[in-house]
Amino acid sequence: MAAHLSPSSSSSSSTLSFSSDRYTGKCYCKQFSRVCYGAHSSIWVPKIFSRIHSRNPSDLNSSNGYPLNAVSLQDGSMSKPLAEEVPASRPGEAETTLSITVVGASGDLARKKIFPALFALFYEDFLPENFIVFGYARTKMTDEELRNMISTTLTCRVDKRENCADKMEQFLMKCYYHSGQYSSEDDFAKLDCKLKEKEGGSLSNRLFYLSIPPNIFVDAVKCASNKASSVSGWTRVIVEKPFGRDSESSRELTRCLMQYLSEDQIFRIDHYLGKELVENLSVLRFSNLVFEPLWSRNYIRNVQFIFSEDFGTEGRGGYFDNYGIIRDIMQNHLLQILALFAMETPVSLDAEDIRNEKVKVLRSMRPLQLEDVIVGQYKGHSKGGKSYPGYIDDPTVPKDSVTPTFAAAALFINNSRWDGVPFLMKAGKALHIRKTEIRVQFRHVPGNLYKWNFGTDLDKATNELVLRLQPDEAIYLKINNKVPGLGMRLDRSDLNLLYSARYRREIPDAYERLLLDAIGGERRLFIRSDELDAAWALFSPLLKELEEKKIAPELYPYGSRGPVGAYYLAAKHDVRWGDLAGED
Ligand SMILES: NC(=O)C1=CN([C@@H]2O[C@H](COP(=O)(O)OP(=O)(O)OC[C@H]3O[C@@H](n4cnc5c(N)ncnc54)[C@H](OP(=O)(O)O)[C@@H]3O)[C@@H](O)[C@H]2O)C=CC1
Ligand SMILES: O=C1O[C@H](COP(=O)(O)O)[C@@H](O)[C@H](O)[C@H]1O
Repeated sequence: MAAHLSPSSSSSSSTLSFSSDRYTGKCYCKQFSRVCYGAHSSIWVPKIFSRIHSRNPSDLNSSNGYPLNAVSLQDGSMSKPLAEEVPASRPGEAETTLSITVVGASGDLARKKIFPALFALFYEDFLPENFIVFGYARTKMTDEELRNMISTTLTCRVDKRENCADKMEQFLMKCYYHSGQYSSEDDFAKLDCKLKEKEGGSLSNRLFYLSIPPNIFVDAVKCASNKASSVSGWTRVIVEKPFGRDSESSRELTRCLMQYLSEDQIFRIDHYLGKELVENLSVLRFSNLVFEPLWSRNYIRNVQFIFSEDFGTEGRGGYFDNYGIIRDIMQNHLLQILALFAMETPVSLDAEDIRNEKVKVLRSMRPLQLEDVIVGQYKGHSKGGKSYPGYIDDPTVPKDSVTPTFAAAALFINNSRWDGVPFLMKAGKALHIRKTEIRVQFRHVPGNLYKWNFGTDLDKATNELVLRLQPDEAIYLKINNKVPGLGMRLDRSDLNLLYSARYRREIPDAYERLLLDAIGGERRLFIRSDELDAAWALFSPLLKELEEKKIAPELYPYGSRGPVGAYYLAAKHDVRWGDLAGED
């Protein structure tokens, strides 16, 4: 269903939720014909457009109810959010500059993900007219050197667009660099001067992206907040994971960050929440009658969240060894998806309503115990004349490391909807394939007239809904179907929605969506502190026990399907991993 909006509906009309505003149903359009197009409900209007170009920005509210131009930065050492301090008369958005500072600009994530995502937003006209991007890191670089560095990773979203080179040039000219220490207020004060100079006296909204190792998060936030906050607009900080190593350290990190920022200013990123299929999870469930009524223990036998990478920790062993796969993937990415999958219907699509439901479901879960989990670690392997290194062959990893690079876990939600349903997770590096999917295995049809077709194991012929997050995004449903012909033979077929066949649009990278949301003040896809707390509460006791007892991981060869322990864990709960059925 497409929203039919007139250009004049650009302030706050609350019409249809699909193709107007992507979350709340409000429609804000800068260029109606460009943005609210298409009969397909997947096209959305970025809130940032509305916020930046609306004629009457005071009509618009952010998801926390604050006016969009509300100032919420810390002024010097003050730690009070300044949401109330909205300027009485707000100048037009055209006089506002958006300044984005990528802290840790010389690093891997900045180069590979953040700058390309910013360029993609610029390329697709999602950034406001007045914006600047600053790279900040210790490495000495000129503006020109930063531009050269990032230009190698920029790509045009849709190939063969004519103006790509021009757009790149325009984008790069908006990128600047400032070298400084992460703990130096002087260096951030100098950054502030440069920002002010480029902002040219206009109002400014400032976004800091902390793309640095976690041990320097707080220093950088302190300096940025005290010396480089915006004095006329908002200041927000995107924080990358890891958010601590356990409940205690995570709470401590939050406590420290909140000395300088309010919760509203902190955008804890989990990039899996920005993935297209994760976005679609709620749409699929809540807008399709064929799914919503089935979403419970009455019809669902088990749910599986499977993350598999076909490469090891190459180059990131130093970081990884301190965290392991449970913290790297399960406690955040997979658990976030699980929470979205299993939550009750939120009151609305508003950020707080959704996050409230996620917290509830996380708090209804039983903390993991040792017997709910198996862990593995990849070892070196030779195949086809090529040899692949084991985890401990990485020079930055101790030879006696027992850090898991693979884990499988069975989780349970103790509420009336999900009582007794195993939610299985499996995550591993250096496996045979790169794939992330959600698999929902349904119960068998009671008294099935065709059961003689399935042999004795009825569970083999149950429906299975698969959401393949990557690669080749797809949603497919395994059904039993009559093989055409005069006989009565059934087979398992797929109702298949392969995105590349259905939609011509290229799927945006998760970081694009999340950056756009942070700019627009939309918090729905960011992790609130109580959510984080609830997530750690599930994993912390287990992690402590694994580490204290130095539980040895089961070794598996690089490029294999992982340790056999994962099969036994699933079997213990009467589950077969869907990705091992040999049909995919
Ligand atoms: N890379 C990835 O794929 C992902 C990364 N993340 C998270 O994003 C953040 C950034 O990741 P990534 O870019 O890989 O990190 P890097 O290790 O590349 O670090 C980023 C920058 O921080 C500075 N830095 C590195 N180590 C130190 C140190 N010990 N002390 C002070 N400064 C240091 C360096 O810049 P300089 O020396 O110039 O100051 C470096 O270029 C991390 O928190 C990471 O956990 C999250 C998901 C995926
Ligand atoms: O957060 C992380 O994610 C990546 C996988 O992200 P993807 O979007 O490429 O699937 C993972 O490789 C990394 O270890 C982890 O820190």
